[in-house]
Amino acid sequence: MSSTSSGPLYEEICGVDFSNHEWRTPPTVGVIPELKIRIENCHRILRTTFGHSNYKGKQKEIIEAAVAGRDVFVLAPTGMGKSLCFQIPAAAKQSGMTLVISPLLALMKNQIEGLRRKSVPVASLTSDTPPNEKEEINQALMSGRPKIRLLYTTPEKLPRPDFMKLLRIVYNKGELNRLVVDEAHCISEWGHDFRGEYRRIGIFRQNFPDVPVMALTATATPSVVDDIISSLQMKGCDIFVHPFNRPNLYYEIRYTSSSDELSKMAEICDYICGLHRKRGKVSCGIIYCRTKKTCDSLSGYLRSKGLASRPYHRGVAKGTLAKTFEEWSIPGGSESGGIDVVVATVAFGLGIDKGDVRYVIHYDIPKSFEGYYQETGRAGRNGVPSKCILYYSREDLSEVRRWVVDSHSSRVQKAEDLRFPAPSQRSISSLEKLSQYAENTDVCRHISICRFFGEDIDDKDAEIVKQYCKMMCDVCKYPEKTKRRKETLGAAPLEFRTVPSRPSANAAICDTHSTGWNDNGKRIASAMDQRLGNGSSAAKKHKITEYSKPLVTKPYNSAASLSKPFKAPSMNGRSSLAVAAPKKVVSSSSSRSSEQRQTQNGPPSRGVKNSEAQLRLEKDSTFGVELGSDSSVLTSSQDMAKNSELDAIPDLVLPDVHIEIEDPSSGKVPVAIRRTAVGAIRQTIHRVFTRREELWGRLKKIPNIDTRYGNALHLAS
Ligand SMILES: Nc1ncnc2c1ncn2[C@@H]1O[C@H](COP(=O)(O)OP(=O)(O)OP(=O)(O)O)[C@@H](O)[C@H]1O
Repeated sequence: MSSTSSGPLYEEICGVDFSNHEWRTPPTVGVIPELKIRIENCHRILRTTFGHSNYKGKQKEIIEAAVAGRDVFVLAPTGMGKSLCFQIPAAAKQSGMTLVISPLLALMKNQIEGLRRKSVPVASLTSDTPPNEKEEINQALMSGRPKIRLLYTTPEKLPRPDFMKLLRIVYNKGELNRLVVDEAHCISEWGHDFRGEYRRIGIFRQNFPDVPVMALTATATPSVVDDIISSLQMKGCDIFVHPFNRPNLYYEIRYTSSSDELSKMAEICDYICGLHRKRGKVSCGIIYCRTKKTCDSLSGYLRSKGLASRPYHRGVAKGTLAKTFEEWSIPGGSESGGIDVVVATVAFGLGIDKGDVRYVIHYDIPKSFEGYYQETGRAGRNGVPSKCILYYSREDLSEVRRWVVDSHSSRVQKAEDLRFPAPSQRSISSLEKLSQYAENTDVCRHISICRFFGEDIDDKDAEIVKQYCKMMCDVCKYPEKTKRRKETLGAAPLEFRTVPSRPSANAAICDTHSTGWNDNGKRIASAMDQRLGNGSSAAKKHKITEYSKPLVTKPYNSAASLSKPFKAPSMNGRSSLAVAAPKKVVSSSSSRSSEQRQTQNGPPSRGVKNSEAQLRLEKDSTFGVELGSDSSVLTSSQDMAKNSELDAIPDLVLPDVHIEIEDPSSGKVPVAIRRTAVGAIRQTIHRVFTRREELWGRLKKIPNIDTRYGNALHLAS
């Protein structure tokens, strides 16, 4: 997969039946004068608005395909300049709007600020947008001719009927230019599991079939590409695949066995100071840690040694984070009044774009291979050689593996509770591949990374290896030393043992690495899998070793109990935070079970409109990132409908309580947010029941009422 592929070539490469895709030939510039003008406009915008003299990578081809009205899929490495592939065509248009779906608020913010600095009319509609700005945007959309060239929003916002209605007005005036799905791998990675709205973006194509769609990502294996294309219902799709290799990055694994954190910190400090000395000036970098606590202590340590370092994680106040980001963005670091190093969780990940990052250090093992690639991708974005160091110990691997397995188990539990298909085991498989990558001292790191993403590379051919790596990894540069260093590893290698689990409905995308592309254009079992003894059959057998206990939310007893360690609301324990009542609980004296009723009446409605209480819970996600989920709404209308006793109450109209949570996955929700949530629920219940005294009395008499509602009622009294 060393060259761009598009149209039929991709079909050959993937060995997939794309018979329903209308492959079209590239536009012949000059044949259609209007198209030629549009393309020239884009070139002009590249120079004047974005200040670049030439296109980078395949930007030119991508932009030309886009302005010709194609559906376009871009699979390109971190730092290639994917954003410009949709920003330029959007900004070059004299009228009309491009809708951009982005998974992270931070990522949106970054891009929006950049575009505003360039005077491109841009806006965002998310839970962060102030009400007056929301109103302005809604008015602009209602006019059908918004002046906004790019409107950023979240996958959760897109399928909402009110938003769809506004888009239809714009569409009817011919002003809806394109849908862009940035970081499209999230469709496949998260959509199946915990951000289900990602799977509903395809609704756009059903409603606006002739509006072109563009999907972009840096991290997708071939099967994930298929999944994204079919989920977005892309047709006649031009697929641009860039090589994954980042030749200017030097990859190094530092093997450790000691738990002496102080010496690890001292080693990092020595490395940074040494780099400053060698280069004769300060160098900027990022250090990724798994926990907020480690970020704080490492950053404090570096500061105590005279380095301009700051921690960056969701535990830091928003204003301080913004200031850190601003100072970090100053080119030249502390020598120009900025800071040199950010010690961060993965909250500082996707979309962080600073050219002069000379090193990325992973203090702990990341949770996935994709995460490792994304995070190391923050280095060397201006093309200058930069270093990526991963601290690896088997003890740490055990810890992160336990975390990944636990979080997978809670997703399995969640899926079982909701009778959703079992989530894919990709996260576990991805961590396993990362550990194999780190443990391998025979294969060039660049080649291992590209193989992970499906490239078929013959590493026995020295010429080919040279194309990927010019002594830019520890394995190629210091083969013997690297092998010796690995001997310092402590405990025996961790086995990812297998236990049976129920079959996954996502089996097709479960094993991300069972396929790849070869020179003959056929999809094959990944060479990396074969090399590592994980041929497709072995990979299929791969299962997790154990399930942890399901995550259950503590019932509310008192405000004081909230200060105790608390598990975040999972779907099976969500009612302490979410009460979204059905629009109307219809009178029924039947004692049929809720399941019987559900089968006869279809699934219960999800009441999420006209929120009486709306609040947003923000926290690090499972992966520690700030998710831009506008409203991963937890509604308990299903629970309510299940409760036959409640159904016995005549004509009870309950308001919807709409609680928006930035991330529905497990983790800790800060006490203050929990208190606000409980307060909102209390007020709403109180409002309803004090108006209907007789209901209040009757509800309290129900003997078997679910304790969760009982608690809520107790709260309201
Ligand atoms: N044609 C160009 N010439 C020079 N620099 C460019 C060009 N296009 C983009 N860049 C620069 O490349 C850097 C990376 O761009 P961008 O953030 O769009 O990359 P990306 O592919 O989206 O990366 P990631 O996946 O890591 O977010 C930016 O600093 C951008 O200004």
